[in-house]
Amino acid sequence: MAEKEGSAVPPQSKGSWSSFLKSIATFNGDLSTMTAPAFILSTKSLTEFSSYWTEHPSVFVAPAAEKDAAKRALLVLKWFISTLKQQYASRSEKLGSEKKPLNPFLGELFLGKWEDQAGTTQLVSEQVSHHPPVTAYSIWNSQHGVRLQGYNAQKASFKTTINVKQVGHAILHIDAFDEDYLITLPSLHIEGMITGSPYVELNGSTYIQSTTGYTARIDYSGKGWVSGKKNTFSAVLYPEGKEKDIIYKVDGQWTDSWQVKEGKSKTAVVDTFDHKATKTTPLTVAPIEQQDDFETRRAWKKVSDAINKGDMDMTSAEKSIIEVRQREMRKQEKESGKEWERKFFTRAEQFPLFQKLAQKIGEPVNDSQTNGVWAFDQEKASAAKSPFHPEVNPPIYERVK
Ligand SMILES: CC(C)CCC[C@@H](C)[C@H]1CC[C@H]2[C@@H]3CC=C4C[C@@H](O)CC[C@]4(C)[C@H]3CC[C@]12C
Repeated sequence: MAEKEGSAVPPQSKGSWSSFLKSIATFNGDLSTMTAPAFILSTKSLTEFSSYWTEHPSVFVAPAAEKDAAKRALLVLKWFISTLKQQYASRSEKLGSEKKPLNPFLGELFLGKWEDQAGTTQLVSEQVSHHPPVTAYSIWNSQHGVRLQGYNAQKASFKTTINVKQVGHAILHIDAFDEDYLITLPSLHIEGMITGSPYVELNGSTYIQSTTGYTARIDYSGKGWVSGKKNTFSAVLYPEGKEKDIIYKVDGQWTDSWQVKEGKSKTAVVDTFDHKATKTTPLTVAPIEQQDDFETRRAWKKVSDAINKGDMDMTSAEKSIIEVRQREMRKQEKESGKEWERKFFTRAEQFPLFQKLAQKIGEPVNDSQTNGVWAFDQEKASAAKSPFHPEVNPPIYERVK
């Protein structure tokens, strides 16, 4: 890859950036093994990314108040699309580019809550596997009876740029109607590599399949593909198995705004969403001194400080303290024949609900790439004590139906 003008690479990093570009051309598979130049390192770990699902708690809980099943499915679709900006564009918008997140250690936790007009919405995120890296999360609002759980891993490949396939899924449950929605995760690729200002673009399609008989398909297309606009998507909601009987159609930019139209009339706009008009609620986390040693911001504090100072020697020294400790723990577990006990999740032997819904949309039920299928474990969660999370105590999540 040739260097271009208008590069965002700091002058002193030009050499390391071009060798990084060369090195990723032969790179395949596990993103955590990638070593990147200092200026592109993030101080945030991937366990924090689970919070992107709920930066608009009111949009998250809205489906619970809708009596009509098709409209409810539409509200779930609306919430899902509203999360994409935080998930995939917020870092490049805030920091000027995408950065390489810290690679979480096994057992790393990110705990927090949102407090706003939707009441309290709680978040538990845990690194349930290190090889391959897998993050699991559970997010719930008991007042409105809405809960989300999921887990994910990434599989990378290189073809002109970094291409990432997400493995895993999320399930949204609405208590009042005792219904579930299986959510699949978009594939992405990195743009802007040559100029040193990488950002995420989504591609392919994802689905939301409900137990009430509705399917939503979301098609992603970047700049120059279909509309020529960045971050474009087009979504349709239809009764399961009847792809042509479109009930609602949603079109727009997932970073900006979109419109919902009725499938039949094609012109009547029934709803709109605009990120500029929709405030996010900041997540609250415990002050670092009160956090557990396994909570991400406390555990990585010294590494983050070193990255912020631009001190690479200190960064690697602090990183290896964590790595050595982890290796020591794995060794002890091996010797005692005990696997590391996850705090909030359990490897599910079976997950019939997931299997049933996945089958309807042809989603592979593949657990080999995620070290198992991970389910939120109510018993463990109730037993887990955190100074910040005294009441990790949602009603039992019905997994087996
Ligand atoms: C920036 C360049 C140099 C390095 C590439 C960094 C890679 C590791 C980064 C860039 C974008 C990142 C993805 C951005 C958003 C999400 C959604 C979240 O719900 C799960 C993690 C996931 C899927 C991230 C995984 C790691 C990722 C693929």
